[in-house]
Amino acid sequence: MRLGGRLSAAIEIIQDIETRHRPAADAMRDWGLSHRFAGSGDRAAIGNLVYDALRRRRSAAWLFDTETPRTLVLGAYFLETSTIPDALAAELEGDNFAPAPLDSGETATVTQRLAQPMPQAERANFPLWCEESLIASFGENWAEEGEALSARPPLDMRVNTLKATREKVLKALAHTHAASSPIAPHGVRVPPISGNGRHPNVQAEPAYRKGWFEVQDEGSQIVAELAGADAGQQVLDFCAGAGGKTLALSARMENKGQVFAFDADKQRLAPIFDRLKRAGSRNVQVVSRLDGLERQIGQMDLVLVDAPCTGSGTWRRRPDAKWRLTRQQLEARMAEQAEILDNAASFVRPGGRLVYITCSVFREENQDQADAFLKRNEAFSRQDHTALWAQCFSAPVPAYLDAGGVMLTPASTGTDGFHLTSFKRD
Ligand SMILES: C[S@@+](CC[C@H](N)C(=O)[O-])C[C@H]1O[C@@H](n2cnc3c(N)ncnc32)[C@H](O)[C@@H]1O
Repeated sequence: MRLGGRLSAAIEIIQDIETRHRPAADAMRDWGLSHRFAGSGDRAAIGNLVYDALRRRRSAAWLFDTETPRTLVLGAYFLETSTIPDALAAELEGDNFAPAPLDSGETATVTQRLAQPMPQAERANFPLWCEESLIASFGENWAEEGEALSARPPLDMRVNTLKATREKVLKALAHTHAASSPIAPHGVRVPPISGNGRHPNVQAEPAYRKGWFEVQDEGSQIVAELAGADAGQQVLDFCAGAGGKTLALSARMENKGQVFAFDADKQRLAPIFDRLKRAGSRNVQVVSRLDGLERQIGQMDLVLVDAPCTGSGTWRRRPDAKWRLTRQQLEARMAEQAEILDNAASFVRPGGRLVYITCSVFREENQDQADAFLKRNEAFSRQDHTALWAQCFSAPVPAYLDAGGVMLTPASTGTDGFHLTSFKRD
């Protein structure tokens, strides 16, 4: 396929996402099934066009001064490739599958806007309804943070120290141009996709099958490390899901002690069994019913709450979710988080710790939630997060670390957005 056909395909897919309110991955898959002639290079290029348009939606719409699937795809293409309208028109000439060319008014608007600084709100690409909340989270850096949350993400992996070393994994993945991650001690990173490419399918690698590494964002690795599970401890992972953090905790504990992996949703827990096996994690007990944890009440050295949240910290990877999120959903997550935190706290032994994590950058889900928890639970107090950081990493303390907790962001730490608060029980 030539560029014109790829742009048209991306426009068709965005139209489908918008009109049928469906996840981008589903729309992409359906398009692939009904266009079997498209090769893997075409699919990768179309995927990039679709995801770029979703990530940079407000910027792209501003370029054209109007928002349609066509202006989103073309606008994001101009921004991502630093192309100007005349150059695109020349490239698409004679391409019968290309979308409608820019008319003279569009050409003038886009050309003029590409030459002027973009207003902060359009750079930030936040949905209008939550702009104020995110300004409260980031302060004066809000536009820079939003811009970084709208960029293409890297592919991060965590070396499974139960089976391999970073050197071994880097050697096995040398052909992917993977390098050591900047902060996480066991992290390996393939940089963001440039141009039309796609990330390597690292899960097809023999090293993955042998359990030498897991795909895990560096932010997720950092918060799992900060949770500070030590060998021999009794640990409860209260929202274990598919086990991303559980596996990291188990490796950090060198298979010594016990991790109880619980999730209220059995379906979400299901993949954990295969993952534990592949990783060689032998100190994890999976618990799918809350009453299966009765004997752990008041006994745990560490309880991890990797809470259900808006996922706003992962908008680089799931940009369609950014535009679907509503204030009602944010409020529903906040109510769940408060209830989960109170339940999870009952498992912490005196002198033990409760670590609260979200992959959100909303203050309401992070500092505010932690403040409210402390008001309801006087036996707990916040730990010193600067000291925690220094115990785990040689990298400098990140920009958003204070008495309230640690926030990681694409702009400040080069990771997905995460927030962690560590509490100690008297
Ligand atoms: C952010 S995800 C966990 C991700 C997982 N820890 C990982 O690292 O892969 C949040 C999880 O909380 C679970 N959850 C939701 N409500 C819960 C509750 N009341 N008690 C325990 N888990 C709950 C969800 O099913 C979901 O799997």
